[in-house]
Amino acid sequence: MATETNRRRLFATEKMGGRAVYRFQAATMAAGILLVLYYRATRVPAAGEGRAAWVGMLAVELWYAVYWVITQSVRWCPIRRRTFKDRLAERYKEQLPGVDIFVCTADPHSEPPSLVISTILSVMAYNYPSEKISVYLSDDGGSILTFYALWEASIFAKKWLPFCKRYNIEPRSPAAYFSESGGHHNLLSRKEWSFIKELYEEMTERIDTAVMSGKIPEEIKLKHKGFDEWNSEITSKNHQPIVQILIDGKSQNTVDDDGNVLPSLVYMAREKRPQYHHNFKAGAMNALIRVSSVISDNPVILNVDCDMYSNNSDSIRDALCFFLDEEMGHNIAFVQYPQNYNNLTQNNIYGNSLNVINYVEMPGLDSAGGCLYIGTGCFHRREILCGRKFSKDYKEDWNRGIKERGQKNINEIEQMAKSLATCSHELGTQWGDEIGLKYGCPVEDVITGLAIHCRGWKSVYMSPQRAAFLGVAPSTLAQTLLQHKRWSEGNFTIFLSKYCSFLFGHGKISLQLQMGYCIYGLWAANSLPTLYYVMIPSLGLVKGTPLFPEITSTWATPFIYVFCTRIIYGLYEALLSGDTLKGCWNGQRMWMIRRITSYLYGSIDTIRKLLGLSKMSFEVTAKVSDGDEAKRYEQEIFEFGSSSPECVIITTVALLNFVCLVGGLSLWNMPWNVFLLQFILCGMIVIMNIPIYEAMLLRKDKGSIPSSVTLASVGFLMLAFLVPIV
Ligand SMILES: O=c1ccn([C@@H]2O[C@H](COP(=O)(O)OP(=O)(O)O[C@H]3O[C@H](CO)[C@@H](O)[C@H](O)[C@H]3O)[C@@H](O)[C@H]2O)c(=O)[nH]1
Ligand SMILES: [Mn+2]
Repeated sequence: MATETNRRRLFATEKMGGRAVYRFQAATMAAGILLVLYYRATRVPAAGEGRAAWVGMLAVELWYAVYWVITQSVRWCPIRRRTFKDRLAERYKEQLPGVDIFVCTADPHSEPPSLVISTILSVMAYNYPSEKISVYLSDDGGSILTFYALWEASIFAKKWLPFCKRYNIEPRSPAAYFSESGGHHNLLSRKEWSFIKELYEEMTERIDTAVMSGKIPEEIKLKHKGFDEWNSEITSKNHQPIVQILIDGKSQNTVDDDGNVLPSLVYMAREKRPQYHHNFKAGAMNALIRVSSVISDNPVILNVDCDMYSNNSDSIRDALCFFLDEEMGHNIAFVQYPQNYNNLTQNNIYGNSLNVINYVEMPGLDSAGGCLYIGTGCFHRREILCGRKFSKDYKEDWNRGIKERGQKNINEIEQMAKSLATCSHELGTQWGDEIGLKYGCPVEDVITGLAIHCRGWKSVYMSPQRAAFLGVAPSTLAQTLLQHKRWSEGNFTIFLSKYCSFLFGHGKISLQLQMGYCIYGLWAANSLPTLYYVMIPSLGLVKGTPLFPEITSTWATPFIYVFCTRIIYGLYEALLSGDTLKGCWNGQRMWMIRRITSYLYGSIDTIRKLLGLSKMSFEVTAKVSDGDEAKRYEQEIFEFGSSSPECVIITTVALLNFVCLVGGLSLWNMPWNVFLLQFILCGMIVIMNIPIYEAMLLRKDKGSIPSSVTLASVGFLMLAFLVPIV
């Protein structure tokens, strides 16, 4: 009987190995941490002999201990999921639910329309019945250039989709396919391959030219009524709602070159008026939910960022294996795929790979009751995204969806859709609160996912062998820090609000999951302790204030043990997750840099917001960079180049440690056994900062550190040395 039910299951869940090693490590680490804290608490020096600094160390170590405990929640028993698509096919044939796919873009300059449409084409070409797919692009830039690109894509799709399906190619983003397919085309005729490639390149060139000049040729504007929506008065922040159905999948005469139906394709720019707040991506998503409800209203919604193309044409079927599973499917609200990137350099210079999050933490959250919703690469059930509470007897109507248009013509539908995308539509409603994505948080995704979990639903994390989605990671230091500022600020905002997982989730989600949410909720809170740890012990070195036990004392053992185990286990996790050795090292550096800059700014801005001193913002990260910058990124050379305050903090810390190390070395009569641990810590920080010294002193390119930054940090350095350590 048991095997019979197992045979029917559409997915399997497996425990991840290596738990014995992990638990041994965790237990000894816990003991080590307790000893360290005990030592700190019982050896406080007398006033004037560094008592304040010592108590500070105690506070910081106490904080790290708490944070360490929190991060263990997701490491206890991570799981993996595997799907059985053959069983899905066998059981449902082509009787599968419809899927609405939402793509969001916000600015034609930092998110080039040619990149956006490659993503669009990739999701149109899923290995799934086309009549069941509707693709929606939300353009928060309200740009005719993006609309033009989408119109071009609607024509190219007629060639591209048959081509993808005939030769079963991967990936189905034309940009990605043609840039990587050296050997791909031996299956298909070279002529056909070159023909499609040429068509694609010509189209991209037309789009890029239009974007560069900022204008669409008049003769093109005559080809679609949609262009009439734009006039000279329209700006990205002030325009009427625009909805244009570019491909109407419900009409018999829109077919591809092989005569097959095409997926519907819809352009939407919701209304924007200066006097109404637009709530960034969450606002766009909510408008999409409503607009799609009168055009296709499919029960499943996939949402991706405009740079996240589909790299695996089976992802819809994989996701359905969870939703349609007879035993567990009824309580699964969303299926989240990892956020992977296609532009990472080999050694992950800005630590953007998210490997450990993807490989260790997300599977751990999954085991705790649900991985987070991370805004892209996620399949939702429409009904649940719209606020439905969990109940045992609720049965999803997988046949839901508008199949026929009936009497209405396309114009009437567009008018109806427009009325749902106006600024005033949400006034006095629950949208942005109980319905749809939540407003007011820079990580609208995480808070929305939390609310869904707290309404009683589960979610699953699916990481197939072949990545389901690939996107563009920030490729400069400034962009990386900007992104992490938004993330840390957003999650900290949640932590300090009534949505704090411990309060809001109490009694609704497992303690383990409550802790899991806090790993990110408290990212920002790590900033001050880290700043303290990278500065005060080093300063103590030159000022003769010992802050660690003597190396000859037995008390040195727990310190060394905790320190080394932390590094070694971290290294083991990172290597296991796919980082290179050098990548891990770079990752460590970026952890430090992010904590003393992004997270610091994130915390400050969160507090300012709480006090009503500033408003929420959402700065889009650029998906393109200029020639020289791009080259340095390829060569993994750190990009500074700006005189931002973040840069000043980074250089100040780097210089401070260098001076302290040299200063410490020159104090010959220093009692070495007393200061050795402090010395090692300072030395490690200096080694970690080598690229910073290079950028400050040796490099002459545009990405090096401007001398104004160096000067400013020398100023701060002197201030730092003036402060006495008491
Ligand atoms: O007013 C806005 C601002 C942004 N976006 C879109 O939101 C997406 C994410 O923006 P991006 O600048 O790429 O941010 P990331 O940090 O890369 O995004 C991650 O983090 C965000 C939350 O901070 C989530 O919304 C994203 O899904 C997730 O990929 C992009 O498609 C944008 O076009 C809008 O549609 N409207
Ligand atoms: Mn992005």
